[in-house]
Amino acid sequence: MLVPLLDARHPLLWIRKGQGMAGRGEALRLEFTGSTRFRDACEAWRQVTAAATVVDPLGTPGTGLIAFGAFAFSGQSALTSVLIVPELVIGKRDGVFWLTRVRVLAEGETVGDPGTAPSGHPESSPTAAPSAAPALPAATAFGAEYRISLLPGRANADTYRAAVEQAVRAIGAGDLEKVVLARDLVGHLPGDSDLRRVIFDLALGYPDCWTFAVDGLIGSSPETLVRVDHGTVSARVLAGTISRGRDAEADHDQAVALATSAKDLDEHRFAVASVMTALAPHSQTVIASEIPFTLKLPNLWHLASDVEGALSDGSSSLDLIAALHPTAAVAGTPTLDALALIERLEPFDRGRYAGPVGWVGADGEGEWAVALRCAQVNEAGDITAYAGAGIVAGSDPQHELLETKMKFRPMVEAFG
Ligand SMILES: C=C(O[C@H]1C=CC=C(C(=O)O)[C@@H]1O)C(=O)O
Repeated sequence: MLVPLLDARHPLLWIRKGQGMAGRGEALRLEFTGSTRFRDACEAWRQVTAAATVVDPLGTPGTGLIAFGAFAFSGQSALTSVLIVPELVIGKRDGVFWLTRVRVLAEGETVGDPGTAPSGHPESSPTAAPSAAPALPAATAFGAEYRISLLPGRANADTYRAAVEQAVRAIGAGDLEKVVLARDLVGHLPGDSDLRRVIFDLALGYPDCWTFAVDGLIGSSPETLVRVDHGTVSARVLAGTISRGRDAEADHDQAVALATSAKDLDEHRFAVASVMTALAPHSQTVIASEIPFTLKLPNLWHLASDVEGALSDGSSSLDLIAALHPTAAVAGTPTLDALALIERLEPFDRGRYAGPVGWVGADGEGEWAVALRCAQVNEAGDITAYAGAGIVAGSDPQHELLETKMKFRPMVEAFG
């Protein structure tokens, strides 16, 4: 388990089904703002990797030089987008553990002998060579338990329902076809709280989701925005939601109701189309299953489609998140109209909620999720959690409010 190895206050993590990477320390921190944040990040990462010396004997996803990243949803956000290269990465994939140590060389310093890996821990030593084999950091006991209530923030139940009503009216008037509207919950974490408790609950409770922690953004997302691995590109598109049933039969009925709901299938179709359109210039072979499948999570069912293709233009995963964001699963259709309506109807800054979160390697490969089912925790301990729902013609405000409640469950329970 990687979680006990994390820093209790500044965790860096990317895992699914117990596999992934934990980071310790910050060798390099790059921050970006505004509408050029993706382009600037691509360029900065190209410069970093061009200057780096990487020793990566394993050559599997996540080994060698990597940066964890989290990007703001909007170019107008007050929150920065970040790429963080940890000083130490502890990784686990397919039964193999590895350690990567990163060192930024001082002016005039040269790369020395890469050293040897401790037995049982193959090592990849990027950027600069370590002078000695890196040691595994000690797993430490979690700090005291806490229970934090998350309460309505800027958008309470009434304002959220009113916003949905206005969105349905705009859709009815033909202004747009779909918009995703979110609301926020807020809380406060005492100064010495160990964030690993929340992350541990999420990783255990939602093993099929990407559990992440990057610069205070913590969550468990079921939606893969993009994965680039050995020349292939893939994504998992989600849109369309229904609650779980009380027993096996009711649960099955819920899945069937979702799979045959015209409203949810519409909502889903927009999301798949936006991903296919964004990927088409980068992959001539990109395909999605014709009919979405139902994805079962502990708190709800989603309509899901897997998309896959061969990369035809050598794009990096950072290039692709720039092309894909924001998909219609978090913004709407047409994108610009949906963004304008979100700006008008949501009374808060989304920060990094619904933005890309994940990691990129020195070769540009990487895995990125859409930051859903998450909360941002700042240095002062303020917590803001977010959840949204896709609004199309015929959406019912009370129903959408309840849907956001289901989507808040992972965060409400992990903090509570
Ligand atoms: C916007 C969110 O979910 C998206 C992803 C899956 C299903 C969705 C839906 O059914 O509305 C949303 O498009 C969220 O969790 O905050």
